[in-house]
Amino acid sequence: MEPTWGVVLPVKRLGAAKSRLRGALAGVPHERLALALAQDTVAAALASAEVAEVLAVTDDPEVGRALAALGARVVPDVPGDGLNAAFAYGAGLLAHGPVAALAADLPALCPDDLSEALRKAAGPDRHFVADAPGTGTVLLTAPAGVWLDPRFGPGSAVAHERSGAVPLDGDWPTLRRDVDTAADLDAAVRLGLGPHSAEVAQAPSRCSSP
Ligand SMILES: Nc1nc2c(ncn2[C@@H]2O[C@H](COP(=O)(O)OP(=O)(O)OP(=O)(O)O)[C@@H](O)[C@H]2O)c(=O)[nH]1
Ligand SMILES: C=C(OP(=O)(O)O)C(=O)O
Repeated sequence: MEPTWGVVLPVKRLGAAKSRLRGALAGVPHERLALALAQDTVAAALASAEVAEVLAVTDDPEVGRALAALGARVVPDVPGDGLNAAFAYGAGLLAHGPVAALAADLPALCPDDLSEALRKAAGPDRHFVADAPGTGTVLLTAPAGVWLDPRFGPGSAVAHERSGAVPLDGDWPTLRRDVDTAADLDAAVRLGLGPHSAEVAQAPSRCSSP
């Protein structure tokens, strides 16, 4: 089967991104860690057998260069409009096929977890995958031609369900593990980090994404 999914993934400017994680790794520049999280997420998404294209929405030139080098298409942000506007803009550019909105802070993501979730997301409904605590969202999907209607932010799992998106159940520990805090990073280290974050955190790398 040909891969069909377009994945959209927003990344803030590195100086402003992942502020709750600032200082989590002693001696490591914050921007380096923030970039590594996005690089591992993009590399894993590109390695998924279900993914045809990864589109990064970012205004940060360093992020743009690094993610393009991995094989992502990169477009500039919608000025000042925030996370959901960035998702919506990217989704519009991918609307020729099914769209998956993916959090960009999933450094433990294994391509197989994403592939299995995307296979379960096939069909006429919008779907979402909640984060490990169950309150946030790591993945929101829409079939080709259907408005993504992203409602990311605090309490987004409930917001997505109320908007008609169907929750997907599956273990997918590496997909559900978004990293907002130092404790989240520890949990991701226990799962095994992708190569960029593993190098930055000097921790073992588990699943291999090219
Ligand atoms: N392009 C773009 N990406 C965004 C924007 N806001 C958040 N993101 C990205 O969306 C993803 C999830 O957002 P959060 O987990 O809230 O990340 P964050 O805002 O960087 O983190 P905190 O500063 O700790 O709240 C991260 O990859 C962010 O970089 C935005 O306005 N534009
Ligand atoms: C953006 C989200 O949350 P967080 O900032 O916790 O990653 C979300 O879960 O929709």
